[in-house]
Amino acid sequence: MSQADSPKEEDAPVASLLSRISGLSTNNDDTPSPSSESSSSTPATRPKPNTANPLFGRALAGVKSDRPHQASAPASAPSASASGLNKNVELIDTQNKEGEKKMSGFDNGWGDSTQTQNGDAQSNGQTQETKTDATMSEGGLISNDFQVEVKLADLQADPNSALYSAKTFEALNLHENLMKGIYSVGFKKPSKIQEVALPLLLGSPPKNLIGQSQSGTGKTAAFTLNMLSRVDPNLLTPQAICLAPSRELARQIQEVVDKIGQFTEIKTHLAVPGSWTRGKRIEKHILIGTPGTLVDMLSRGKTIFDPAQVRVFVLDEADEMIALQGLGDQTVRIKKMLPPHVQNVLFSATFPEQVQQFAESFAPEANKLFLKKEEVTVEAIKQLYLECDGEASKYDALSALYDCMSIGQSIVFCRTKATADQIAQRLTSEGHSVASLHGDKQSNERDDILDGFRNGKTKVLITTNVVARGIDIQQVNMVVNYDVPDLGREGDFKPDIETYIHRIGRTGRFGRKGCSVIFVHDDRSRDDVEYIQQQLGKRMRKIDARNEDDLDQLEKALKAALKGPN
Ligand SMILES: Nc1ncnc2c1ncn2[C@@H]1O[C@H](COP(=O)(O)OP(=O)(O)OP(=O)(O)O)[C@@H](O)[C@H]1O
Repeated sequence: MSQADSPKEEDAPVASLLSRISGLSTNNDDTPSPSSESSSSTPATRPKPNTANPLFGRALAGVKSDRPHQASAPASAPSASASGLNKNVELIDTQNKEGEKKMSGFDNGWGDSTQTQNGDAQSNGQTQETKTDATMSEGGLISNDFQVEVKLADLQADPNSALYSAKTFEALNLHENLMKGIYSVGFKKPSKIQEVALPLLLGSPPKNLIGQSQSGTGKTAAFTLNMLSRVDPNLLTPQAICLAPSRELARQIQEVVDKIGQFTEIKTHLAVPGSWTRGKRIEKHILIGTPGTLVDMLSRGKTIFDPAQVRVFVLDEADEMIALQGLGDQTVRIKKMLPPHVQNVLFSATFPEQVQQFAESFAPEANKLFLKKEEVTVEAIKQLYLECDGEASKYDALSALYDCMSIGQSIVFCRTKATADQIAQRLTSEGHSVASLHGDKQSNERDDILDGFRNGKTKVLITTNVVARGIDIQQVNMVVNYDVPDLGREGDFKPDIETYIHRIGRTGRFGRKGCSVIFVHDDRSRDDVEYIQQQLGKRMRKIDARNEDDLDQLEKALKAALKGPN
């Protein structure tokens, strides 16, 4: 495919793009009718198949004839369901404004809208209710009067959900081999970000894209499908590069690309320390790795691969990848070594304002999909805080939570590697089964530890920010912030909202529920948690690890969260 002509043509007028951006947003003021929602999210220009790519143009009709069975949800949701959910959303906001006191007895994240004041039994008329005999204690943490069985198809039919799509994958003009890949991994309908971003990504000529969508909403598949669509399988050299901030995330992305691309001839290479040999060329189509390794490879000229053939450059967790301090320098160096007409694709769940501007200069004339500030966190993640009597008693609180943490799987985030190790050792010496993971461990050990957690051998992972972003393990139903995430040095402390959002986003993935607990042990952490709540516009509920009722309620909520949508 010739990339010589850089993308000058605008695919869509600004107004249309803006409406698409708001299509990503939950509208709390008005309930959009299903028809207006679907029209606002329809791109002004249907993407043209990339005819230069051998993957395209081969019998798109074949995609249709191969079409597996469709999700039962209708493309447009019944308005009753939509208005039910909207009421619920409004109520949450009211509660947030009125403060924590009035939140007592109200639950905002577990599908138990039986507790809402408007008397709606359900937010979604299509879900099934199963009466359980659990009761709610006075001012209790979580209501279990009704255990709601949530269906993913229902969530995806709800225009207010980040998982909603008016379209099917078939409507996205993907190659038949990619459609087979999508169905083989069990995806039935695209999520909102997939539906909106893919036509923009696949348009011709290629345009840059900056895409923001909540944690766990399927950004990986969106950029994966773009990479797989754009590389030429007949050209055995890297044509797409995807960078991530950690080896763990790079490995995970490679697995997704390999799975979705399993019916193509496209091959991937993991570009992390120790995964390549000096002087040996890489003859694979897609490189997925960390910036340091790519800098190393590229600093050897064309010996390892010819950067001139690269046509797509993806940054997952882009706000971190381009942040001035840290990985940004390396990412910028890599970009400078790639052809000027490369398609830059930046995705993240967070794009703080100061980074947005830099992202726009990194990816000029990009199509942009940004969330409103209040939409950034996932509603299905129940956010709690736990008061401890000083730093020393944090460990006791954690130990008291262990039974809850091992109901499903949990990740405990600490500020330092030393704390992670100390906690892990103490819990292990008390007979608990935990693992610790951080950047001081050897690469192989890191891989084994995460694999052990991923396949359920380990239930509790004690870690640092190394796995705060991107890691996707569906059974994780609890995240503990043992230390408040912070920016900067001691004394120059500021809570790190973005890291908090990514940490809690390790649970509540793609329609699942989850629970996060942040520890508060002194005035400063109390202020920080207050600041996080203000910034996110959401109140957290307080729990007490010494209170049996609170622990019971938490346990029930975590058990319910394990079920996930079906
Ligand atoms: N269309 C779909 N249908 C069903 N499941 C999906 C679909 N798209 C993605 N998923 C699943 O959703 C989960 C979360 O996806 P993914 O890891 O891409 O989220 P993300 O948006 O990149 O999150 P984060 O911001 O935390 O990196 C994965 O397990 C993935 O397999």
